[in-house]
Amino acid sequence: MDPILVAASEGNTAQLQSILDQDPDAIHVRHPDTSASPLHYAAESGSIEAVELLLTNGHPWNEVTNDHKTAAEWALGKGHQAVWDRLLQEGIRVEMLLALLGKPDAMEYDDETKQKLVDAGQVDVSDFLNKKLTYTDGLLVDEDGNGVMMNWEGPLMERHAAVIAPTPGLSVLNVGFGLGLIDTFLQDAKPAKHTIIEAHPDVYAKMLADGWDKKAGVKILFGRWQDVVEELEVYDGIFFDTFGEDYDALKEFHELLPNILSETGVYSYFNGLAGTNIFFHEVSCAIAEADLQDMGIETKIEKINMRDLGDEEWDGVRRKYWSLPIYNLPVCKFAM
Ligand SMILES: C[S@@+](CC[C@H](N)C(=O)[O-])C[C@H]1O[C@@H](n2cnc3c(N)ncnc32)[C@H](O)[C@@H]1O
Repeated sequence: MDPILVAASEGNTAQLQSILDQDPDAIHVRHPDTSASPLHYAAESGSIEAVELLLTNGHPWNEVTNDHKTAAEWALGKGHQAVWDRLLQEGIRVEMLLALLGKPDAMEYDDETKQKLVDAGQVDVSDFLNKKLTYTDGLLVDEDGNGVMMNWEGPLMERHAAVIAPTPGLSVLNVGFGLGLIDTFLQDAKPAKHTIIEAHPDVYAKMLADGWDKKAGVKILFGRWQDVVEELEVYDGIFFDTFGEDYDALKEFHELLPNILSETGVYSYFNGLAGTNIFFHEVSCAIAEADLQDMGIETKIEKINMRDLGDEEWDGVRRKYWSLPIYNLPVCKFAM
């Protein structure tokens, strides 16, 4: 193995420093078979000092191996919670700094990492609104086979609905109809007003075919939420779950909340942020929480145990977008 990987795996900071003093580019050495980085080995060794030294010398915090594992996961795999915590803190710090500096996308990866994510099935969903959608039993997919909404999310939608509409007679807003799961649960809660924003023409056609425009209290705003902002009112409960949009879009929606969520209202969103990697998920959740906090909104997380979805659940779907054992359901309210 390359000397820097050996030194990192031994947590040998003196040796690491000496190698980097002689050749600063050694920070870029990766294991030829797995792409594991010096940070992976240092994290696995449990040496905070070695991790710190590598970060100080410019090692990225978010490198992944060929099987998409981060250094933090290698640390946790060996029970090194303190190393996990340190890397989590670093991820949050770097991503917030990038966001402050106006760098694109809070989770921007280098080209090689991006390719690994594409190989892992994460695909380009731009141009989503021009793609034909198909409803099959309990599934909404686009023409490339990307799952837009899946039935396994039903229990989550039931809980999200209960959180934003705990009593009858409220005024609620849902952004993104999909399979209409949350809207069906919201109807059960008998809201006085139930507004739904939906952008895709095929989904809108299905809503009309199923008579959603005739249901009590329902108002459909057909268009991208970005384009119907002027028509929004103030709501007691708001839920957001679109498709093909990145964190910047979610953040942009969050910035509307002070104008559209009532003082005592509850907001929640589908928390699929980096839903296939526990470490990136935790970094993303912390950033979303901090961004909401900036607007005076407090987030409490309800932890929901997920059943193992198994491969058959993803039959006919190209991109597995969730694989974590716990779902962090956000319950957001203005701080009193
Ligand atoms: C994941 S599905 C929503 C599923 C829904 N929560 C349910 O319970 O069935 C996402 C929906 O958001 C819609 N959508 C995507 N981008 C949108 C946007 N910018 N504005 C409004 N709707 C959008 C999609 O067409 C799709 O119907």
